Amino acid sequence: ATASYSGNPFSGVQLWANDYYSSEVHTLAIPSMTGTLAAKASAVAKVPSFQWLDRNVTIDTLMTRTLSQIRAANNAGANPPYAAQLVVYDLPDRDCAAAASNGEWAIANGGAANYRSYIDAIRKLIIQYSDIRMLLVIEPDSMANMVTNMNVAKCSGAADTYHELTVYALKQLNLPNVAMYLDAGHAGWLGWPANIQPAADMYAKIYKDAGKPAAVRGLATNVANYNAWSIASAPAYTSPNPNYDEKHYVEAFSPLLNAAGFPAHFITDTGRSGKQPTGQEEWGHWCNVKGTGFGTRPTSNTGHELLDAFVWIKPGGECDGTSDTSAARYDYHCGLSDALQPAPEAGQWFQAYFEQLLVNANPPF
Ligand SMILES: O=[N+]([O-])c1ccc(O[C@@H]2O[C@H](CO)[C@@H](O[C@@H]3O[C@H](CO)[C@@H](O[C@@H]4O[C@H](CO)[C@@H](O)[C@H](O)[C@H]4O)[C@H](O)[C@H]3O)[C@H](O)[C@H]2O)cc1
Ligand SMILES: [Mg+2]
Repeated sequence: ATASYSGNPFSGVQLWANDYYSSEVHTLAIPSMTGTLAAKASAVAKVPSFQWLDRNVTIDTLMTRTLSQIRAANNAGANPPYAAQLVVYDLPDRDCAAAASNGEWAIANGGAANYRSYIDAIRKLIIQYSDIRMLLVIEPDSMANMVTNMNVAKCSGAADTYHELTVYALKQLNLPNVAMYLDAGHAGWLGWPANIQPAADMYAKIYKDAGKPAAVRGLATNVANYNAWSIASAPAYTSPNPNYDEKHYVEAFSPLLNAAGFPAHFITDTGRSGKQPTGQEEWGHWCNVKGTGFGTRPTSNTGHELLDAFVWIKPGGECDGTSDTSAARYDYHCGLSDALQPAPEAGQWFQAYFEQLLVNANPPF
């Protein structure tokens, strides 16, 4: 049967814990750990985080493998059936305001054509596995940069392509077993009063340019960031932003999006938001931030009408960027005093960071 749905796409499914993250924990983390921390680590491996399709090759490897495993589990009688959680993340000139997560394709070198075939390949697999519900986050750090970083040459240069390719992706992935959430930065990014209206206008325009696809459910917030969903008092570094947590951001954003013709629902990344306030010296510091912890476990029981689920999108323990100043992808944010160092390349396993998250986990493991 087609894994179609109405309403909250996180209802009526179990979330799949992919074996890529599990193998990172079991082969890279646990062998260097002892006692209770090692036991806690194996519990983390069971938490269902999103799997990032951050290179074209991951479609034929990670995505295909995960979908066949989910199909087998569902055919063996999983009830509720498992759903896949995937991040589409391979735009040409990716991460245009930073250096740490630069991707494999450049606009100047045929990147747009490559990206279209990447999206086409994802579409093909989604159709082949129409029995599995696909919960997708679309392109972290792309459209958010279009709101606040048009002064960055690489971002203004990518603007038209980002828009065109995002619309392409929303149209191509508009399928009955799909729910898409566009990345929308976080409270400390687009949640600033100066940014939130332009952001609403931009996301609504994309939604309309793509023909208001049924599969576009809304926006994902706090991806790879550290903000609380709801906190009693504003951390000092959030001042003077009235939207000092993701709940304020979502509640301020929703009416603006509705007014602009985009009735968005939300998911919020709580994978690294368990300890508040964080060790951030400034809210704009995003790289390998000290003093953070694993946060609220993934669930659709959010208690909030606008929030479909708390989710773990950035897999905790995978690095945000290298601290090696001589590296091609070195970004100065990863060398700041509130960034844990030494750090490997973005996406690589960062054991000290994993242990930091584990020790600070809330709820604890
Ligand atoms: O006092 N005031 O009134 C006032 C008013 C306006 C102010 O200006 C705002 O200041 C904010 C910072 O407070 C800026 O937000 C930062 O923008 C960066 C991109 O430029 C983001 O970086 C990304 O983070 C991603 C992970 O989240 C990484 O994956 C990605 O690689 C990385 O590039 C930071 O998160 C995000 O916190 C806003 O743009 C800016 O408009 C500030 C004060
Ligand atoms: Mg990043």
